[in-house]
Amino acid sequence: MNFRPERFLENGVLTVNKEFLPFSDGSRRCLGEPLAAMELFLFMAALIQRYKFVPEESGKMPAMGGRYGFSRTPHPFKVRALLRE
Ligand code: HEM
Repeated sequence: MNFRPERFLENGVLTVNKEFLPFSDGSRRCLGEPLAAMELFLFMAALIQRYKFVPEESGKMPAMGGRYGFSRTPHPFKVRALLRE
């Protein structure tokens, strides 16, 4: 399984399949989902508005695979955050 965020897009439209349950489901589903989604959106949007993220070395992209633990995480990698003009 690889990091492929475009998997959630179908003809440019956000399409999340029902097997994707980061906040669980049913009576014990996460109560904080709307708050978490809003915070993540604001946090990511603020970062992307202010910085351009580029690989440590030009053209050297991080590995797209990951490793399993409590959750699936990317292999460690370095990134440069360049302040946008
Ligand atoms: C990205 C952020 C978050 C993720 C991925 C997440 C995920 C989850 C998951 C998977 C569960 C179900 C646990 C289980 O099955 O026992 C859960 C439960 C819960 N979450 Fe979150 N959560 C997040 C953020 C938050 C936030 C910000 C709050 C509150 C401000 C919150 C409050 C709760 C509560 C109260 C429960 C227990 C619900 C119950 O058992 O009735 N979560 N969360």
